[in-house]
Amino acid sequence: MRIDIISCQPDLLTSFFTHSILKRAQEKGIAEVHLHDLRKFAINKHGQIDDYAFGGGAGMVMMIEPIDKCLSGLKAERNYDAVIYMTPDGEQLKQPLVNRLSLLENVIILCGHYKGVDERVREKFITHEISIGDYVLSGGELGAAVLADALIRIIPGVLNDESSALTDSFQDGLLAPPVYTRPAEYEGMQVPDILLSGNQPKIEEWRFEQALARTKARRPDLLTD
Ligand SMILES: C[S@@+](CC[C@H](N)C(=O)[O-])C[C@H]1O[C@@H](n2cnc3c(N)ncnc32)[C@H](O)[C@@H]1O
Repeated sequence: MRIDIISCQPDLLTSFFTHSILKRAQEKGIAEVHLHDLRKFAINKHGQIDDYAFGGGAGMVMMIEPIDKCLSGLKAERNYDAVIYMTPDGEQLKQPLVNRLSLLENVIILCGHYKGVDERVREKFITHEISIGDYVLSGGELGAAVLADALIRIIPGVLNDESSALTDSFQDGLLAPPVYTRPAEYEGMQVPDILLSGNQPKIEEWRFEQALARTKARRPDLLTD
């Protein structure tokens, strides 16, 4: 999968993609992340990419021309399956949407700033609008990082043990069961005996029961969705 992220502050994202699983995915050639500085497509030598909102009011609006130029350059090189705009009024990001998007080959993520982008950008170029939650961030970069991480980690071959992603929360509609590691006893707190028993079918049964109980207690909505 190739992900192109368009931002007016791409530096915010550089270190994020050079660590851990995301770094490994790129080294293995499974994922590519390219950051694009929107200011390189500014309408003048002052680096202007935003302007006052028609109709007045507080806050600047990101202009269509720089975004159009940047997107046109990318689209001239390859076909993109999705052009995603990170926005609080978009579809809320959940695992089923992540799973669907992770199957795509070439994806662009546009990060907004200020009051957001001129509405005509959304009408003309955007195929998916995604929110990472019901709160407002200063820019789309954190959302783009969240989305890219969620997409890349489930691509086959990225995690050392592929079954790991399948047993995470939400993949089977449940929260994940509790996990433990050594030592088996810490300050009087014991790891459940079943996990030390070596009886794999019983361990899986226990994990399922725990996952169900945890989901009922914390996220009953998942069981009715
Ligand atoms: C200050 S916000 C603009 C908020 C916009 N005026 C509104 O009220 O919906 C600036 C940018 O941050 C990003 N952003 C903020 N909150 C977000 C969220 N919950 N999910 C995804 N992106 C978000 C978007 O790219 C947005 O264009």
